[in-house]
Amino acid sequence: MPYQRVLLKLSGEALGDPQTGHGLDTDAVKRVAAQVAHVASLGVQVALVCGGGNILRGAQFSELGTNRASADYMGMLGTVINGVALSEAIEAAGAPTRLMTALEIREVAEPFVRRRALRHLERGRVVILGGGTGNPFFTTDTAAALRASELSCEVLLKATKVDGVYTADPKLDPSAERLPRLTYMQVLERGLKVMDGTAITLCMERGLRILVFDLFREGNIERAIRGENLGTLIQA
Ligand SMILES: Nc1ncnc2c1ncn2[C@@H]1O[C@H](COP(=O)(O)OP(=O)(O)OP(=O)(O)O)[C@@H](O)[C@H]1O
Ligand SMILES: O=c1ccn([C@@H]2O[C@H](COP(=O)(O)O)[C@@H](O)[C@H]2O)c(=O)[nH]1
Repeated sequence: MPYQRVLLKLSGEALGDPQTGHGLDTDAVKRVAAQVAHVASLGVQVALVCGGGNILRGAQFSELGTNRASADYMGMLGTVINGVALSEAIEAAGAPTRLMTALEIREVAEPFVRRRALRHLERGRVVILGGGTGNPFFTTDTAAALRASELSCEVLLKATKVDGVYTADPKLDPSAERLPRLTYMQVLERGLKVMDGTAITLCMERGLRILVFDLFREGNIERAIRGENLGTLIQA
């Protein structure tokens, strides 16, 4: 196995209704959880960050009049809801988990403490990191880059709704072409929006490679961890 410890970033929308991406769809959560539990059973240490796009995105919600920072805290709480759902579903699929949050909600989850998270990983628990970075004006992509750096993960696996990075957003431009390999600088200079610039910059500074791939294709998380050729690899 090329990777011993990975940071898996899941799109929140992938847990939602298959048509709209909203809310939590039990079957979607179960399908994702089964893939995660399977790779954990192979002995790979998995730290997991889940987005919150199925519940609320702060930037969009604030356009309706709510203060942006408050809207972002709502978004972060959404990621905790996803974290609880994933924790239950991954355990039902056979892998032990711990949910740790950047915002303290002690009745629900452990607060994130780096050394405790490392210990959980070493003991084979899937560590689900909720609440993003704990700060407004950031995203869960940046949280994934931050936690991957702190926890010495070897790769950031961005499992999402598209099968890689395209020349333009493929959901908006059907003529967009997939780019199998990119450097961090190319992503930034070409303004490719699959991840936010803060996350890319942090990965570039830490030399942390990123693989962007399609979460909906069954078995793709394992393929990514086995180092198979899929999606888009972003590195120096
Ligand atoms: N150049 C591009 N190549 C690929 N995807 C792109 C590009 N530009 C924009 N996108 C969009 O980026 C999105 C991938 O990010 P994603 O939706 O997973 O965000 P997230 O914040 O990680 O998750 P979520 O918001 O669902 O919780 C896709 O929906 C895709 O349409
Ligand atoms: O560090 C963070 C992470 C997230 N947020 C807020 O949560 C939502 C959902 O996360 P996505 O990355 O968009 O899936 C995000 O839109 C922010 O509003 C945050 O404030 N800080």
